[in-house]
Amino acid sequence: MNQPLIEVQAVEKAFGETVALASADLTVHSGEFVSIIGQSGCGKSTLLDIISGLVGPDRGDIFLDGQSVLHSTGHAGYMPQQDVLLPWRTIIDNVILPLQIDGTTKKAARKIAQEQLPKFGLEGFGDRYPDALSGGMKQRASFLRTCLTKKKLLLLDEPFGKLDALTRLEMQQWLVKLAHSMSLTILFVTHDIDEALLLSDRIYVMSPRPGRIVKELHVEGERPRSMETLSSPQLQEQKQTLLKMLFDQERS
Ligand SMILES: Nc1ncnc2c1ncn2[C@@H]1O[C@H](COP(=O)(O)OP(=O)(O)OP(=O)(O)O)[C@@H](O)[C@H]1O
Repeated sequence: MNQPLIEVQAVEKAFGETVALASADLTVHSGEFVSIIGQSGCGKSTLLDIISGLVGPDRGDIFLDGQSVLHSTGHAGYMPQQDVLLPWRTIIDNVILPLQIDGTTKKAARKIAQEQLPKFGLEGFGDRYPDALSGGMKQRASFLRTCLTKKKLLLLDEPFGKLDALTRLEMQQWLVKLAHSMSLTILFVTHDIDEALLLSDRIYVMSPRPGRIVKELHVEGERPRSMETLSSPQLQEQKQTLLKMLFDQERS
């Protein structure tokens, strides 16, 4: 395979006595959807923070298109776990923030964002405030804002973690189609094995803290996948492999 878009090499991080990451290596190629799964507290968010440049590692390096981006920010669009919509701005004015930061005028930015609202299931909601939206809609707005950063790599940290089960299923199916149609390059953190199998080309499994990548799994079949493919014998077998890895780690 050609040069990865992003390459994480032997990244380590401790917070005082707490070793969050022991040594993490991973790659994401352009157009790939790659997930990281692992138990709570194993260092998944820390890894995304380091890749985005928000947190510096103690050791290791991060390469984008073969160039080190260690200690720099702005090379990835990052959607953190918590809803970060500003309550005093309308949805349209929330999602245009990255465009405004890049110097686009408010009028031009609003026009660009307005055109994207239907694709993100937000048509007619641009002038509402975040409080008036459902949890799923807020996450779609946050995701639109992340996409409008126009970064080659998008980092999504458990974007559906706080949604109810049905909304979560809807959002997964929506993201399957959107990621495929827009050829997005996504590094996605989740606890949910089915979600990872549905969405991903590859899945990295992390060990409990201190986090290390302990397995890389190529998901069977091409994307975009339907929910039905999750019950195929191939994906069921891969699910069992992942479950066993995660539960065996918990017991050891
Ligand atoms: N800024 C910080 N200061 C001190 N400790 C931290 C800091 N950030 C993370 N940690 C610790 O590092 C470890 C890894 O945390 P991290 O949030 O990366 O895990 P996670 O896998 O994303 O967890 P979860 O799935 O619950 O979100 C945890 O023990 C956490 O308490």
